[in-house]
Amino acid sequence: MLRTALQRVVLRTSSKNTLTALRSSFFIRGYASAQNISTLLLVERNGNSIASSTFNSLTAAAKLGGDVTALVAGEEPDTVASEISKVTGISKVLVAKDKLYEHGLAEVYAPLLVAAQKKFNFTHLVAPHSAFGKNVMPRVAALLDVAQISDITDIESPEIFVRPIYAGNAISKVKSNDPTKIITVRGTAFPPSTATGNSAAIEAAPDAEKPTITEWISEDLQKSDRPELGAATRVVSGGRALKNRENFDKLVYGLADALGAAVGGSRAAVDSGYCDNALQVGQTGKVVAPELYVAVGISGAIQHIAGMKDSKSIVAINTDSEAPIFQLADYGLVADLFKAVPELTEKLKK
Ligand SMILES: Cc1cc2nc3c(=O)[nH]c(=O)nc-3n(C[C@H](O)[C@H](O)[C@H](O)COP(=O)(O)OP(=O)(O)OC[C@H]3O[C@@H](n4cnc5c(N)ncnc54)[C@H](O)[C@@H]3O)c2cc1C
Repeated sequence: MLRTALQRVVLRTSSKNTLTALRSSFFIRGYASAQNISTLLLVERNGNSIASSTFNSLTAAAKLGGDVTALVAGEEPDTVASEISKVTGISKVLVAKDKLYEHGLAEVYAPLLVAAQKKFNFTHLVAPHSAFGKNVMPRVAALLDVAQISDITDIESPEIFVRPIYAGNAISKVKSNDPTKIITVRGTAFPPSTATGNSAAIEAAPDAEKPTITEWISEDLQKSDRPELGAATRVVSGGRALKNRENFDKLVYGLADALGAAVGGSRAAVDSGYCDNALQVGQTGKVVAPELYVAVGISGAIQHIAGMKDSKSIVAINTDSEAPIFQLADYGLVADLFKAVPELTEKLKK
């Protein structure tokens, strides 16, 4: 079983200090009370609301101990700034108001974080491991000349982070000796911190350089009433076996509707044009950990499993009883999806 095959390896981002230093009494006594930790949390927005991944990242930021300052930027960021200031665990909110920040361009966000860092000298800069965070944070790391620590799933101390490698087949512990740690957080690994009742101070973020090398032209957003894939409690994903987009739409979306689920797809399904790129689950797609994950006509390649193996209940429908997905599935149905899915959908509707 993949779940039991996880190895633990220890890596270090710097060789300056040895691991002995990690075991010093400072860390053993609990880093949460450390005086010198201060974290900047990059708030991801969905228009006038806070993206759910921000709340997961806040849990990680809070685990570091010390103060957490939220950074909100946009053309009209006041609503989001006010909302995040009420969330428990936020000490202060920095607001950068400029049209340039409206569309999440990494080229303009990175200097903003650097300006905040230069002024406040945070020990940690934290963002969700979303498309946005993955785009912005490595640039910040490069500008500050420190290492980037991506996709963390746990925090052992302010210097030691746990993150999956080799498509989730191994777990590495990464130690950073850099003065500033630049981190992206795997949302599914940390519960969201959504408690409110706080009233953190809101102040203007320091002025930052505003590069003009990249210009936002337009975006093509798909509107959907479906739950968001990364945060959904139920996900139905379809694979290559669906054969075409019409089948995918009818069968995968049909079952998802009956379950109130979000829709995902394997890379084969995405590459074949059965569903959109944003729906890809896996190593190079989204990482999900819903209560229920239904894999329809998906073989269970290691790269797909990397994106869904932490789902609580996994159901697989596949004609091949030897398909690797069955090694992971809690419930396996060896059946032709073209018969089984309509039947299941009808029964669920009733
Ligand atoms: C660097 C790299 C990154 C990658 N990243 C990802 C990623 O993020 N996500 C991802 O998914 N893949 C990723 N892949 C691709 C991955 O290796 C697989 O190729 C892909 O996941 C296969 O998709 P699939 O299971 O839909 O297709 P297949 O492997 O072709 O499986 C189709 C399955 O459908 C079953 N089937 C056929 N007919 C029926 C039927 N009528 N009813 C029921 N079952 C049926 C078959 O038995 C088979 O098991 C990556 C690959 C590489 C090299």
